[in-house]
Amino acid sequence: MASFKVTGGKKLQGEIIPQGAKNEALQIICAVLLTKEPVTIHNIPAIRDVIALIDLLGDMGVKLTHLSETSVRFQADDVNLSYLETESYKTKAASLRGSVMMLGPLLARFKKGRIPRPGGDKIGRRRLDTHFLGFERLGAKFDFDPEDGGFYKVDASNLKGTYMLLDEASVTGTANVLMAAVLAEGTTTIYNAACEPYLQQLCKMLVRMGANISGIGSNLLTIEGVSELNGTEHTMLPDMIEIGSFIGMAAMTQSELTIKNCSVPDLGVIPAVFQKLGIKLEIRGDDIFVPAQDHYEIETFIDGSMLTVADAPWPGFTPDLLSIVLVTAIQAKGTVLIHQKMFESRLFFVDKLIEMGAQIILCDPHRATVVGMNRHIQLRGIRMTSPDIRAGVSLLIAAMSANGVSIIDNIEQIDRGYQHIDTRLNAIGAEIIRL
Ligand SMILES: CC(=O)N[C@H]1[C@@H](OP(=O)(O)OP(=O)(O)OC[C@H]2O[C@@H](n3ccc(=O)[nH]c3=O)[C@H](O)[C@@H]2O)O[C@H](CO)[C@@H](O)[C@@H]1O
Ligand SMILES: C=C(OP(=O)(O)O)C(=O)O
Repeated sequence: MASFKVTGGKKLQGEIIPQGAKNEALQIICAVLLTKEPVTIHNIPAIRDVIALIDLLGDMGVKLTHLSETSVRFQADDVNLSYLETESYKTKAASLRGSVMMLGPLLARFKKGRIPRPGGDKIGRRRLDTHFLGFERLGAKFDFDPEDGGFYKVDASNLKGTYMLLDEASVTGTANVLMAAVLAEGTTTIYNAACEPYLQQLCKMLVRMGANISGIGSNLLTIEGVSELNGTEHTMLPDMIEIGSFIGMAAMTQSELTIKNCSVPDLGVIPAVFQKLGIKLEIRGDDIFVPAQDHYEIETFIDGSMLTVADAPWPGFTPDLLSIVLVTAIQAKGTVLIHQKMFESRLFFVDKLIEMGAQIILCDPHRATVVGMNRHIQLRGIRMTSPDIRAGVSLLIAAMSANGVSIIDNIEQIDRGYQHIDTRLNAIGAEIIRL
C-alpha cells in the first residue's frame, strides 16, 4: 500500500493540463470489441483502471499497438472467448467497475458474455439491475448464481430492438445497453438514458463506426441496428472531474492556476457550482483561469436560505465532484449543505476532515453541512486513509492547504482516477512525496 507525504501550505502557480476522461475512456475502450477493424484512441489517461482494462483486452486476444504515451490502436479481430472462463479473467475484471461495459459489446458481437461482480469505489450499494433488465428487454437471457463462480452470465443468441424505459439513468448501464443495441436487429428506443458527455462521446464514436443513433445528448436514444461496424479514431475529452478537482484545489490553496484546454461547453453546470461557493473563475478561450483568492463567500439562494449542492443525473451536477465541493467549502465564508443523493457511503470520509479541524456536521449518510472557516483557522496535517478516488483527492486538497505534514495512505485509490498526480502537482509548486 503506497502513501503520499504532503507538506501543506505550498501555493501552486502556473498551468495544468487535464488528463483524458476516466469514465469516458472505460466506455470507449470497451467499444473496440464491437468491430474486427482497427480502432485508434487518443488522449487515453494513464490511470490504474484504464491500464487494467487495456491489459484485460490484451489478455482476451485484442491486438494492442501503443502509438504514443496516450494513443493506442486496438484490433479485436481474433478474440479468445475461452479466456472469459479463466480465474485470471475473473480477478482482473473484478478489479474495476468499467469492465462491466465489455458485456454489451460481447453480446452484440459474440452473442454471449460473462462478467464477475465488478469492483470500483466502495461508496454504497452499486446495482447492476439497469444493465441486465436492458439486456433482457433486448431478448437476452440472464443468469447469476453466486454458487457458480460468482459470474453474471448473459446469453443473447438473438438480440432484437425494442422500446425500453430504464429503471435509472445509469451511466455504465446506458453505455452497455447502447453497445448491445447497435448490432441488434431492428429499432431500439432507450428512454431515461443517461446523457453525460461520456455517453455523448460514445454515441459519436459509434456513429463514426457506422451505427445509426439519434437523440444523442438527450435521455431518449433511438438506435437502428446495423449488421456490422467498422474501425474509427477517437479522442477523449478532458476529464471534467479532474478539472473540478483543480478548481477546488486552487481555491483552497490560494493559488493562481490556469487549467488548459477544458472543453468548456462540455462542463455543464460544473463551473457555476464552484462559482456559487464564491470562487472567481475566468473562461479564457478554452482555458479556465482561477485567480489567487484569499477569501471566497458562499452564495445563498435568492430567498436568502442556505445553499444546497446536490448531485443529479446529467445535466445535473455530477456526484463525482461533491466530495471536492465539500472540501473546498471548508475555507469559504458561509455555510453550505452537501446532499449526496446517489451514493450512501460517500460522505463518511468527512471524519478525517473534522479531525484536521474542519467544521462539518455529518447530518446522515447522505448529507453534510460545512460551516466555512474563512481561513480564520487553518486545517492541521494528520495521517489518514483514502477510501475512494474522489474522497482521496479531497483529502489531498485538504492536506495541501493544511499547516504541517499529512500522510495519506491507500493512494492506489487516487491512482485509479488521477494520472501521475504527485508529479504533475509538484511541477507547479506542490510538495508531495510518494512513499
Ligand atoms: C465507471 C463509471 O463511469 N463510473 C461512474 C458511473 O458509475 P455507474 O454507472 O456504476 O453508476 P450509475 O449511474 O449506475 O448509478 C450511480 C448511483 O446513482 C444511483 N442513481 C443513478 C441514476 C439515477 O437516476 N438515480 C440514482 O439514484 C444509482 O442507484 C447508483 O447508486 O456513474 C456514476 C454516477 O454518475 C459515477 O459516480 C461513476 O464515477
Ligand atoms: C465512482 C467512481 O468511479 P468507479 O465507478 O470507477 O468506481 C469515480 O470515478 O468517482
